[in-house]
Amino acid sequence: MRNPVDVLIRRVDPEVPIPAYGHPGDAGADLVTTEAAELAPGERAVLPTGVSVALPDGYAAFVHPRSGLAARCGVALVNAPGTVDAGYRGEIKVIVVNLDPRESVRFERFDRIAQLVVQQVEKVRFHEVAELPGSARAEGGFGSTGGHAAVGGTQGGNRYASVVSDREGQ
Ligand SMILES: O=c1ccn([C@H]2C[C@H](O)[C@@H](COP(=O)(O)OP(=O)(O)OP(=O)(O)O)O2)c(=O)[nH]1
Ligand SMILES: [Mg+2]
Repeated sequence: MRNPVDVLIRRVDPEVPIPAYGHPGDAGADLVTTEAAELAPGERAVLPTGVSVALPDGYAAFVHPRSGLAARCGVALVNAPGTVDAGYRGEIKVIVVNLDPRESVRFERFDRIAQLVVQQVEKVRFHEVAELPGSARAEGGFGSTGGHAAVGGTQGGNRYASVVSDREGQ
């Protein structure tokens, strides 16, 4: 395993646990909320994590959702993944939304709500040209290779989407 990158961290909340990896090979260190919150269906909130960091130049941190919260409670991050710039010294916040159509979701203080993935990022220089070089994909996108969902069906009064185009032409 490569040596870990050293990142300076400051507790905005003196009691908050330092973000920790659940297992040695994990990509994300869990972030907690320092404020309890209850979200009605469809409601969103900006939750404080109690920490701020100073990332080395050439790095960024990305605030990713936790799959367990998504699968069990329908909790998503509105801006997933959130981007924490190397120069940002403010408290890291997490913009959560309750996508469950029926159930409220409640977070207690220090519940784990997201995970922080630190990565090296390239800085680029843009060079304007009149024509871009060709490629196999060219301008195809947005489902051009098939396998996308078609919307608009109904069964038993419920609208549904189905994956159609992998079957096309077979
Ligand atoms: O999930 C997030 C996303 C961003 N940030 C912080 C760190 C980041 O460096 C700063 C700005 O984020 P971003 O560039 O995504 O937001 P913006 O709307 O473009 O704001 P700004 O004009 O300040 O760049 O907000 C968070 O704490 N959590
Ligand atoms: Mg920005």
